[in-house]
Amino acid sequence: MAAVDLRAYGMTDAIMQRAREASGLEDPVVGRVLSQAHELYRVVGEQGELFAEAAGKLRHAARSAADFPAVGDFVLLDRADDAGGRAIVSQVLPRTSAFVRKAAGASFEQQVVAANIDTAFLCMSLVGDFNLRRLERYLALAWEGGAVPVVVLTKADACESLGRRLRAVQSVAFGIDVLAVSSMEEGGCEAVRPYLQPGRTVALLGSSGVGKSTLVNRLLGEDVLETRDVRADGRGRHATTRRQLVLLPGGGLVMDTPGMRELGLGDVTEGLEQGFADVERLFASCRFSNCTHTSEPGCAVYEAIADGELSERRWQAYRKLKAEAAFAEDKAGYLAQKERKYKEISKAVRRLPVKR
Ligand SMILES: Nc1nc2c(ncn2[C@@H]2O[C@H](COP(=O)(O)OP(=O)(O)OP(=O)(O)O)[C@@H](O)[C@H]2O)c(=O)[nH]1
Ligand SMILES: [Zn+2]
Repeated sequence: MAAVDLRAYGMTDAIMQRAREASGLEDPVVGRVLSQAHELYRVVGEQGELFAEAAGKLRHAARSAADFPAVGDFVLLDRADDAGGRAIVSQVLPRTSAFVRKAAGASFEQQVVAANIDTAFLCMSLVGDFNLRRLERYLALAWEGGAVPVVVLTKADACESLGRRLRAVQSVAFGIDVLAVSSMEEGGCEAVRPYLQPGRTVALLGSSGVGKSTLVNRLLGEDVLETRDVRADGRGRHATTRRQLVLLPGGGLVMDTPGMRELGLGDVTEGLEQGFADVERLFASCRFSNCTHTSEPGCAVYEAIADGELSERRWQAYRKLKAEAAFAEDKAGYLAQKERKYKEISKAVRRLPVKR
């Protein structure tokens, strides 16, 4: 008898089928990663929660951090409980969506922050943190990751210009639901309820201190996640040290993620197209097919700006994001070139006669 119905945790027939194919077993042991601390994973399986670590084979085969289990992943396990020792994760099942960020530090490694998300709550505070350009980046990343974005504006209780800010957000997030919530008022978070459906996973993404953990605690009706008070300067400090996937009492899963302080862009080209669909649609109408949208006659971008159809600010935001993405690409190429050069040099050095 199963103690846990994994369907509540997002398990589907399709995932089970993939698990059978990957394991070659009719009845494989499958679990979903709830949290991670260094190399230790808390996983929920049919027999309850257990601790697990990645198999040596998985570690050796991993080409980047993205190949390791991440919160939200469905994984194949070697056992159903950890009474006799930690379970071993032999495989990460294919992800339906993944929110990726550049790992902290100088490396260009991609790190999966949240896997198998249905809906991405892009959280932004209506006070202090409010920044439309950042929201545009989040939108691009959410589209790229394969999750449906919903903009969640937090701390509505502390905002005096709610109407104006809502309109400003709607102008960059067309076709996307925009909600305003307050964790400080009774019933202030009801707007998010319709998105919390049994077996569906919602990830909360946003800067540190915008109130993600507080929102999850309100939805849970108890303080499961640790929250901390913002610094005196109102900027918020890095309060989340671990990410967590939690099952809500009424069904539905929410995933808290660490504040994206070091949000890298990585390859956002695809996300860019969807996040700025209105801008890129214009390109087809430029007189010249190779228009650079800088000074050419018949440029549809400039006509749209002149007509007030596209705001100058939005166009600049698009260019800025595009330039950063190009730089990220160049930088990766630059590093690869350096590595080749280094290898050539070290080979040449090894061929040198050794002095005695
Ligand atoms: N006025 C007001 N303050 C809020 C609200 N929600 C959260 N806060 C405060 O904002 C601060 C940060 O909240 P957290 O929930 O810890 O923020 P977080 O987004 O989880 O931050 P990280 O864990 O660092 O990613 C705390 O002092 C909360 O009390 C709200 O709706 N209104
Ligand atoms: Zn043009």
